[in-house]
Amino acid sequence: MSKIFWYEVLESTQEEARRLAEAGEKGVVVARRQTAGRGRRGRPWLSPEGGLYATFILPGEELAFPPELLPLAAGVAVVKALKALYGISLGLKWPNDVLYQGRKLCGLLVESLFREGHPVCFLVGVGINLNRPVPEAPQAVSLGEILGREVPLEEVLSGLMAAFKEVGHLKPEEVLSSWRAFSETLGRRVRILHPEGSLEGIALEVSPYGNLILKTEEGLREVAFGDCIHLRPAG
Ligand SMILES: O=C(O)CCCC[C@@H]1SC[C@@H]2NC(=O)N[C@@H]21
Repeated sequence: MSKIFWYEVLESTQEEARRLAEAGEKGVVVARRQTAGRGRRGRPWLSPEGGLYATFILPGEELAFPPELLPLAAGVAVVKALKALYGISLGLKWPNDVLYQGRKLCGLLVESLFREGHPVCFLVGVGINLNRPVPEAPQAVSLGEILGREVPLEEVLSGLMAAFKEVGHLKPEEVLSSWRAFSETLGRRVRILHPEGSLEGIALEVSPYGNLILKTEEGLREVAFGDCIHLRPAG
């Protein structure tokens, strides 16, 4: 049974998870709200009460696949957990935004803890809109809105814990095939925004390391990170 570290309020569950991981702990850190929640690429993640804010501390040796696949595997875990709990079908936008009918339900942030220059432990932050409407982000949706009722935080958390445990045992090819099965990115025309600019093309595949392979006007390109924007469907 995995340990749960509960907090009423934290600046960010990522920071507390890092502190606990450095002290040799593993498990999941949960806060009812965060005062300085962080999203990908340093963006703020608004975290008032009514959402799920959790960070899973995952030691590298407990993963059956290379850490490069963890961002994809984390998305797979969330989709599987919410399907098992509520029967809802969700999709994934590369690398791991969880979508319901094209709207964002959950964001994931994967960070590493290094020891002697090697990543030894991974901190997987999960932010889910549960019972709070998200008027500040029209492209977002809450679980409560999808199900038409209040959703208990504890119920979603225990589903996530079971799914993260199960997904940790997947072989690399199983992570990739599960991700492909839920992907709403493959086959689409996309724009990838990254610090040096943007790249547009058709998303053809994910590489064995989780990079997105694009067919652009200049030929095939492989991208390791960036924000993915879905444009119109391919073809
Ligand atoms: O930009 C994204 O889509 C990722 C958002 C990740 C938010 C979660 S909430 C729990 C954990 N603590 C944080 O400060 N961020 C992550």
